Amino acid sequence: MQLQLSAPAKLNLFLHITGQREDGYHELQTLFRLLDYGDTLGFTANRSGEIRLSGSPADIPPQDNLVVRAARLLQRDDFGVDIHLDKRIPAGGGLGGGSSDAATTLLGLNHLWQLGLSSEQLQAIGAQLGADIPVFVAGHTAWAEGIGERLTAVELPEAWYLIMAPDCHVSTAQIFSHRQLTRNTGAITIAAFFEGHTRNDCQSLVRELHPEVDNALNWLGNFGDARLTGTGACVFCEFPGEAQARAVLARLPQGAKGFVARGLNASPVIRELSSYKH
Ligand SMILES: C[C@](O)(CO)[C@H](O)COP(=O)(O)OP(=O)(O)OC[C@H]1O[C@@H](n2ccc(N)nc2=O)[C@H](O)[C@@H]1O
Ligand SMILES: Nc1ncnc2c1ncn2[C@@H]1O[C@H](COP(=O)(O)OP(=O)(O)OP(=O)(O)O)[C@@H](O)[C@H]1O
Repeated sequence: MQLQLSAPAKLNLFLHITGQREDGYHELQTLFRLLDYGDTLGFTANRSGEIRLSGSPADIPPQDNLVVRAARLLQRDDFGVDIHLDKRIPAGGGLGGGSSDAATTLLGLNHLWQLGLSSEQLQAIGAQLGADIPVFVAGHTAWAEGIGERLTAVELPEAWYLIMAPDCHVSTAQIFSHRQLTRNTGAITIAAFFEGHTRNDCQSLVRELHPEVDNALNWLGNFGDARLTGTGACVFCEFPGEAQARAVLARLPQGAKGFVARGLNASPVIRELSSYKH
């Protein structure tokens, strides 16, 4: 049996750090916006007892790939699978690429191996691997609290985003362990988000450490409210329509990388899975 499934990227429309737990993890508030831009994964089930991955980026040994690590968490008996990953989301960009690949793997294998696990059970399994995985399993644009796993689905109006991918890698662990990071932002309500009272608490530190991110924010800031997503390195600006976003994309400085994506409320992977069920 075969499955072909999407793994959408996300943006953090804002990111507030409201505290730190005893285990070092940070408590945050964020709005995860899903995008119609992402990776694709193909799954072919077998009874080899082996999890084989092709298409893993050259700098990630397959056994370290979150796809394989997620599959191992569900594997039992002689269940096996061949997975092909078609990667488009820039790695380490704050777009949740690895997390989304892992979530799609959990959803896909639950279906292929007929495990019968609920979305909540898969979200809890995903949370063991990464704080960003549960939202992709839940499959909806969401307000998130806790370490990112306490989710409330949110419907946002149509919006388009220009995303720039500066040519540098930002380490999430380094940013979260930096002594200069703001960790005491007061908790806000969803209503305050809609009134626009938000920011990304990692942004000033990341632009100080990475001049490439600073340059991208300065350039994109000419066209609107430019922000960092997650801990970066990608930055984005929202536009009401596709034409406005594409007009700015056409003006990207030479050598700069970027793309335009539409915001989604529902993840394509949930729709794709339900079509396989019929
Ligand atoms: C910054 C965000 O992308 C916002 O969506 C996420 O919070 C990060 O999620 P992620 O990449 O799935 O993060 P993980 O792989 O779980 O953790 C990476 C590193 O960030 C730190 N980390 C992560 C999430 C969090 N709420 N507090 C943290 O302190 C962890 O200590 C770890 O060292
Ligand atoms: N399938 C995968 N795709 C991308 N990165 C992966 C994958 N599996 C493991 N990784 C590792 O995870 C790290 C983070 O990748 P990812 O693309 O999820 O970062 P990110 O976009 O910053 O995510 P987040 O917003 O969740 O912090 C990479 O540096 C890479 O070494």
